[in-house]
Amino acid sequence: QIELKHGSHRIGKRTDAVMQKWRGYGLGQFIHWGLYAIPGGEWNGKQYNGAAEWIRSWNGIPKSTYDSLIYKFNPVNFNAEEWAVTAKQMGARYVTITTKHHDGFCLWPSKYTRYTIANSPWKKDIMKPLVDAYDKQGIDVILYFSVMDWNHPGWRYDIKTKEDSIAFEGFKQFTRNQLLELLTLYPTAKGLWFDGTWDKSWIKQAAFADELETEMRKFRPGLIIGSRFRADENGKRHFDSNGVLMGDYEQGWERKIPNKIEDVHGNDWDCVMTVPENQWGYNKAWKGHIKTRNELLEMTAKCVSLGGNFVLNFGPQGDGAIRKEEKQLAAQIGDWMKTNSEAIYNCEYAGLEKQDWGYFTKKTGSDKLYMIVFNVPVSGALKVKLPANTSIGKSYLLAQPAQLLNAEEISGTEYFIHLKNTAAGNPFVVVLEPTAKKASGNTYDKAKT
Ligand SMILES: COc1ccc([C@@H]2N[C@@H](C)[C@@H](O)[C@H]2O)cc1
Repeated sequence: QIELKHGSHRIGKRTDAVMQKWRGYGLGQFIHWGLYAIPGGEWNGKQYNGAAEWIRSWNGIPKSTYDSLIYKFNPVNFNAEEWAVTAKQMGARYVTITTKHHDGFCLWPSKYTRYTIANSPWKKDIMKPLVDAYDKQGIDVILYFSVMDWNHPGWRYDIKTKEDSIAFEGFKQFTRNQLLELLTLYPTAKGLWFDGTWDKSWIKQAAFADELETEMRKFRPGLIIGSRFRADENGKRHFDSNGVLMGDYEQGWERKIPNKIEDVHGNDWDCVMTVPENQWGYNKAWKGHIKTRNELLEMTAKCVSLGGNFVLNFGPQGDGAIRKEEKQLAAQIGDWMKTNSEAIYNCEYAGLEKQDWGYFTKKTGSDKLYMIVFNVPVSGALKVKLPANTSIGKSYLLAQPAQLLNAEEISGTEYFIHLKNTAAGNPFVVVLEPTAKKASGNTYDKAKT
């Protein structure tokens, strides 16, 4: 145990109601929107190979030319209601929205910089209509905020000189001012999703960031802040020098999903995922592999089966419309969630051995188990291993609860759930209602070897 002043201030999961609700969300939406949506990954007919929201860092565009995009931001097709309804149709229970990405452009009329929506042709606050529209759909809002801010004169990647230090002090106050401003303007926001916190300049601010986190939590009791916000005094990020998670949930699962329960170290976590390989902001040319509905459903099931949430990214166009491919995916996912969301919402890690047919989830606060099936075996028999003192009371398709399935005991703790129909074209859910096991005669001796 290393003595730490600015390490984690909590061991284990938060147990309050706000975090318990967050834990049960299951499926979320990420929105990346800003000036980068105007070029959409292309400039003067040339395509930028990186992620579209990073196009400013491309030496194919003079920085000042990119920064002048503020004078072109006029999203005439922006409709907050439409975005929120799309998320509702998908079955998202929370949304994380970029208030300010690395380019420093603020989607709210911040008092602390001119580089905001207020000085664009659009003029009006974007965040307020969005927060209100998502609140109206019953979808909780988390505010994404990039500490790294390429527009602010005080930003530094590292603090090397006296001048750096003086400039960065101003930048730190600016950052604090903006965060308290966001919490004041959008009081229904449930949390802050920090990004752009990996550079040495910010890592060196362990004390400042720790005090700021404490101040924000006091300002907004219940506020949810992930592990990416701050480093401890030894520069350790996400996990402090004693290996304890910083913040309320692990924020390291970006475009990747844990494989086994040990990978999540007993913490809350969410995975944020792009539809293409690596595009958060709108990119005209969706090159490479575009994930399908079934892939995204499997990612959702896998995340929930390991105790996390899956957050799918949408990158609205520069005119404010959501691209048709994302709308289609939202509708396809939502169509599946309409029948099967009981196996996703307020579910958790079931503690059972993973089987090839798919993923187990367990309803929080109940013994009810769900089998989310993606791979039907040629035998039509789904293997289930239960703890010794448990057997299967009832099993049935979530979509046809009246039709009981035959659960055959094949050894003390193993069962086969026999499917009637093995030609499933879609992922489906089998419900298991376990019961205490009656001591049954057929206990087979273990082979002597
Ligand atoms: C390789 O370094 C980065 C840095 C920032 C990111 C940002 N985090 C995602 C949530 C997006 O905002 C992306 O721009 C991704 C990769």
